[in-house]
Amino acid sequence: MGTAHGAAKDSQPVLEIARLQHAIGGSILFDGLSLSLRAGESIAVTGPSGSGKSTLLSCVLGLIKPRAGSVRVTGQDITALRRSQLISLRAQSVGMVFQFGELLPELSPLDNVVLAALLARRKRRDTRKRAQKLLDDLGVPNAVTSQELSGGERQRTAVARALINEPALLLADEPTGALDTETRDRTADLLFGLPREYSCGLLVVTHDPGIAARADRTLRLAAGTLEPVTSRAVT
Ligand SMILES: Nc1ncnc2c1ncn2[C@@H]1O[C@H](COP(=O)(O)OP(=O)(O)OP(=O)(O)O)[C@@H](O)[C@H]1O
Repeated sequence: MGTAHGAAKDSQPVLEIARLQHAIGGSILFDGLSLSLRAGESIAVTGPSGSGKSTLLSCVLGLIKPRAGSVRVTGQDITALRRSQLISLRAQSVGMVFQFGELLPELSPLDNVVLAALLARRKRRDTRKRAQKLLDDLGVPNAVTSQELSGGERQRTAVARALINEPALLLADEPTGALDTETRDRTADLLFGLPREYSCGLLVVTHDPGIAARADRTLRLAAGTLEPVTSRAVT
């Protein structure tokens, strides 16, 4: 972790979605959707409300089993894994940042990050030290409880928590949706710098065209498939 690396095009895919099909309540959400994301690369997914962006992240996390198609995380098809294998792969290889940070408010920022390592059974002797370094690097102040932090500081703590297990794949669902403009921009700078700094792939779901434009690639989810966005109007 922490080493810069070469061009994303030379690296392995950390996420490969192939011919994904899924329907909810009789309406088709994914109709042969495919996507490939490499280590060191970022992709933003935009699309109309209700088009299935969050559901797509749930499929990648293995929380929803699609009707057909495959979802490979670091080469393993998660649709074929047993529950225990899935939990283990998720803990080892996937970090997630939510819209509102979703920290435990009574715990310190440090304990929120350390807890993620504990839950993933990745606690090592130096875990507290590494967690503190991540928080320092991300500019999170020491606080007794994380509810004392500003919105931006909470979101940066959530990023540290997502990084503590050195994930190959980082997912973010509207990570800047609850932030003011200045904090949004700072958080976005941080997020989109992570793939190169930590050699992970980053998949961000966002409604915000300014955020989407920072990704290496922007894809629009509509009518059950993902299309590349080339124009500036992304949503
Ligand atoms: N658990 C569920 N039960 C029934 N319908 C659901 C469920 N989860 C999602 N849906 C429906 O599936 C569709 C896709 O939802 P999803 O949240 O993935 O869309 P989205 O693109 O993320 O939307 P938004 O941009 O508004 O967050 C919506 O029509 C939603 O109502």
